[in-house]
Amino acid sequence: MIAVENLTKRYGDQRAVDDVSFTCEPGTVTGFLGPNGAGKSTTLRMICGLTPPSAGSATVCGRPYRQLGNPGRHVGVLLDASAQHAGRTGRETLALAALTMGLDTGRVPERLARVGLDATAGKRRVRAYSLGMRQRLGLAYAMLGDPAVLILDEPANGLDPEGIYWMRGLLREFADRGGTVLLSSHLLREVEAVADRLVVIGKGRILTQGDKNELLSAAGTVVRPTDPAAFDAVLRTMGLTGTRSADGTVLVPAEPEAIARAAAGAGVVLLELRPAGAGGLEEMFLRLTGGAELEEATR
Ligand SMILES: Nc1ncnc2c1ncn2[C@@H]1O[C@H](COP(=O)(O)OP(=O)(O)OP(=O)(O)O)[C@@H](O)[C@H]1O
Repeated sequence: MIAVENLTKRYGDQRAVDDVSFTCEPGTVTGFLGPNGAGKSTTLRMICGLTPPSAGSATVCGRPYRQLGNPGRHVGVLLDASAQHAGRTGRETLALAALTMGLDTGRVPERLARVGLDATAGKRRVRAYSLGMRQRLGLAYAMLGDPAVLILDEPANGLDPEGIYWMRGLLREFADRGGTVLLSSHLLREVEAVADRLVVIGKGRILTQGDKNELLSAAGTVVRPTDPAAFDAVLRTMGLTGTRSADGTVLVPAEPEAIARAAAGAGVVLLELRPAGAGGLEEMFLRLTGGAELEEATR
């Protein structure tokens, strides 16, 4: 439903997006992850025909976005929650969008309620909305035309934990009914719970992408050896390097069984041996996207 092929955007000498390719399939949520400035928004803007690419192409529902007739009926887009006219009420915002798309404005109150905005909130002007309320209105706007595809840039910004939980449920349900979701975030934890696939970008380039569970299982094994020096020697014989944590565990890029066998063969006792899972994925994300300056991403 979304196909991005070798997309590149240059600003002067800088490559904001550099040869990015990925696809998004029906029934899936794709998390587009990367630190601030990685090129996520620029990529999404190119997909939506708002920024012309320097090279490459993107299609949604088989066509370049700009060639879609009545695009809101095919693709729901939320790129900037604060882009709505501040002087209009929430209800007016959706009613105008409905008219533009040739839809009955009668659906507006129910659509507002669906995103947690009651009648009172619907009558307030957008300038009085919190960022979280704007995100909710933006989601209602994106979903108004019952599109098959949703493209959302950092939709969790401004939502409280309960709001983030709610949004995950909404997007999961949308995908489970056959919809296609592409959502960006700079926080792995925000998308990990809802995404089926992950595309990780850093400095404009794709660093890794794939099925979330496969990435999780490839995230390595956490090992707690009784004798760290002897265990290092075991890793050397395996041609591996571990990453030691302050808690005495070592993250090893290998399957638990291979590590257990090698350690047993060398007579090294292990107190803990488990798939790194989400923690390992987080380590991988931080390592791939540049480490220390990204402490924020683990919050
Ligand atoms: N119109 C522009 N002119 C010049 N440089 C730009 C422009 N838009 C984006 N950039 C640069 O391109 C790079 C990627 O920016 P982009 O906004 O796509 O990143 P991002 O991953 O979405 O980050 P953020 O979460 O901070 O928005 C940044 O270095 C940014 O400064």
